Amino acid sequence: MSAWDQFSQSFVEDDRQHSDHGMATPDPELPKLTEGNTTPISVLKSKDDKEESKATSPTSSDSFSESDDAGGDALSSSQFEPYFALADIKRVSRMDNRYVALTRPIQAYPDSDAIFLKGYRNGIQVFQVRPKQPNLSAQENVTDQAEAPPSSSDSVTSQDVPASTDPLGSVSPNTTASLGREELYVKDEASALTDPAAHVDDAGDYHVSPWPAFSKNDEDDENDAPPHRYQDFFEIRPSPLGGLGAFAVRDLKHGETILIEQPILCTTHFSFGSDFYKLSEDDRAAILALHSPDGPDGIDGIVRVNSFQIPGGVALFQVASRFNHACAPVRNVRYGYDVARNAMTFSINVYRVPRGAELLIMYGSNPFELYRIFGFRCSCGGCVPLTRREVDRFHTQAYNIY
Ligand SMILES: C[S@@+](CC[C@H](N)C(=O)[O-])C[C@H]1O[C@@H](n2cnc3c(N)ncnc32)[C@H](O)[C@@H]1O
Repeated sequence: MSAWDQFSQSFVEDDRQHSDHGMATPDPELPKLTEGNTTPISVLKSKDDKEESKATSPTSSDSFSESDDAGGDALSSSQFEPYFALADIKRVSRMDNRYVALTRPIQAYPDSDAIFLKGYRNGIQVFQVRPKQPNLSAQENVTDQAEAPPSSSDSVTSQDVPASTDPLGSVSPNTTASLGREELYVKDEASALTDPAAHVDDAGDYHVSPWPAFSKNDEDDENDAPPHRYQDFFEIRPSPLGGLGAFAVRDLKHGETILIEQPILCTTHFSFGSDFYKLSEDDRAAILALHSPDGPDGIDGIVRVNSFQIPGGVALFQVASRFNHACAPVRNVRYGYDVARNAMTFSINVYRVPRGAELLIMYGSNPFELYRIFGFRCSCGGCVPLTRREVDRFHTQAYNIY
C-alpha cells in the first residue's frame, strides 16, 4: 500500500470514528488558507510522502469533477491534503464541542496551531482544529508532528483511536492520548440562508442539524434512521442521452437528498486491477455491468467513465454511476462524498424537479473537457455541442502530442 493510500485510508477511518459530520462536498470557492491574515505553516506530509502522493494520487481529469458555482462538486484529491495552518477565525461561538464561525475566509483562530480541512457539508466548510500544543513553536509543531506529545485537553484512549488512523499525528499505543480535536464549521451568511439544514439562533449563531443516521446495516440498528431508499425519489431507466439514466418518480424540491450510497469499490487508477479481483463475484458483476465506453480500454474504460473522485482515489457505485451529465444550466443534482459514512450523497440543487424529469449531475465544466476525459459529445441541451470539426481537430492535436 502506498503512503498516499495509507494516508487516505487513515483519513477515512479517522472520520468514521470521530465524527458525525464529514461531508466532503468540494467547493470551487475553497478558501486558500493563505488568504487574508492566515499564515500557513505547512502540510502534514513529509517531503518523501508528498513526492509519493504526487506520483500516486489520481489527477482530477480521471473522474467526475464539477467546478462551477457554489454548488459545484469538484472533487480534487489535493483538497483533502491535510492543510495545517496557523489560522484564526473571527467571531466563533462554541456549541457542543464544535465551533461555528460566521466569517470566511479563515482569518484567525487564536487557540489553535493547526486546522485540518475535513470537507464540506451542505455547503459548509468543515474543519478540525487542533489546539495549540504547549512548549512547541509553530514550526516544531509541524516538523515534529509524529513525535509531538498529546496534549491533555481532550482525552481519548488509544483503544479508541489506533495510532495508524490518526492523520493529525501518531498516538502511542497503550497510552492515554489526546487528539485535541474540535470541529469547526465555516459559513458565510449568504449561503446559510439557502442551507435548509442550518438555522440562526437569537445570538446570531448558525446551528447545523446532523445528517440523518446512516449506515450500510441500517436494518440492524434500531437507533438508526430508516434506510434511505433511492426508489422513493427516482428510478433508473433508459435515457435519451444514451444508455441508462435516473428519472424523478415524483416532484422533488431543492435540498432533498435523493441518494446515499456506499461504493462498490474504492480504488485508484493504479491499483484498480488488483482491487477488482478482491471483490465478491456479485460486486465484480455489478462493475462490469456499468456503462462501458467504446474502444479498447476494457475495464480501465469502465473505471474512467464511471468513477467519482473521493479522498485519495476513486469510487464506483451501482446507482450513482448511472447518472448522466448535464452542463451548468441544466444540471439539477449536486453530489458530495460523505467521508464519515463512506457514502456518496446526491441532492437536488434547483428549485424544483418535476416528476419524470431526468436527474443530472455535472462531470466537468465544458463539452471539450467532457470529450477529452470521458469521450462523449455532450447533448444535454445546456451547452453548445462540439462540432464534428472540433472533434476532428481534437484528435489531430492529440495525435500530434503523442
Ligand atoms: C457514468 S455513465 C452514465 C450512465 C450511462 N448512461 C449508463 O448507461 O450507465 C457516463 C456515460 O453516459 C453517457 N452520457 C452521460 N451524459 C451524457 C450527455 N450529457 N450527453 C451524451 N452522453 C452522455 C456517455 O456515454 C458517458 O460516457
